[in-house]
Amino acid sequence: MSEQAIAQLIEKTEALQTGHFQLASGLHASRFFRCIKLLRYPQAAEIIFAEIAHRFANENIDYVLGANEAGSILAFEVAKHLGVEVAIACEKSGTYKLIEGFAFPVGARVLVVDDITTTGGTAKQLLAIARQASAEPVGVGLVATKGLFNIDLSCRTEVLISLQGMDAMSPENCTLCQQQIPLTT
Ligand SMILES: O=P(O)(O)OC[C@H]1O[C@H](OP(=O)(O)OP(=O)(O)O)[C@H](O)[C@@H]1O
Ligand SMILES: O=C(O)c1cc(=O)[nH]c(=O)[nH]1
Repeated sequence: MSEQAIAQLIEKTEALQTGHFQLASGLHASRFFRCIKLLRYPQAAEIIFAEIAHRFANENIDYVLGANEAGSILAFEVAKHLGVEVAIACEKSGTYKLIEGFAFPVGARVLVVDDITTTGGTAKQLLAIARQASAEPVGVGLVATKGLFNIDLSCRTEVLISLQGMDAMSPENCTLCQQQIPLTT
């Protein structure tokens, strides 16, 4: 499956938005990838689930770990493709933890999936969850990257599409704040 096919899907589902956004990292941006828009169409999104699973098909994955809205859906669907278990984490006060009921056995091979990385902070926390459980983080599968930072996740990282024209600004240097444009809700 080509980047072009994914770009078409993103365009068709209006998942790429323009406005004034506050990101998970606290940075501000004028462009935002809202993956949940794309995931409204499970049959169309199937090409994304299948492609992430395909890229890690030879890695003997035992668990697929995701977090938050889009990440949980991705993890569930990619795990179904790989025929393995899923694990879901959620964030409380800035720290990600596995939701009660999910756990990794020692040595389990874990694939982390997420919709997008900006700073890589979320993906790093999810990888750390696996390490803390003495599991083995094998890779990270991402639908998209903003391509703004040089992020080293220290394991195999597969990105389906590198989005063009993305930005990320500290609130102090945010040109949209300077124009007093309200945050998009
Ligand atoms: O690379 P980073 O700087 O960590 O940013 C990327 C993360 O931020 C977003 O999650 P968010 O916390 O907004 O939750 P969401 O998936 O529910 O939107 C996004 O889904 C990634 O998980
Ligand atoms: O950095 C983020 O929080 C972020 C950026 C983006 O484009 N989309 C998203 O869901 N989160």
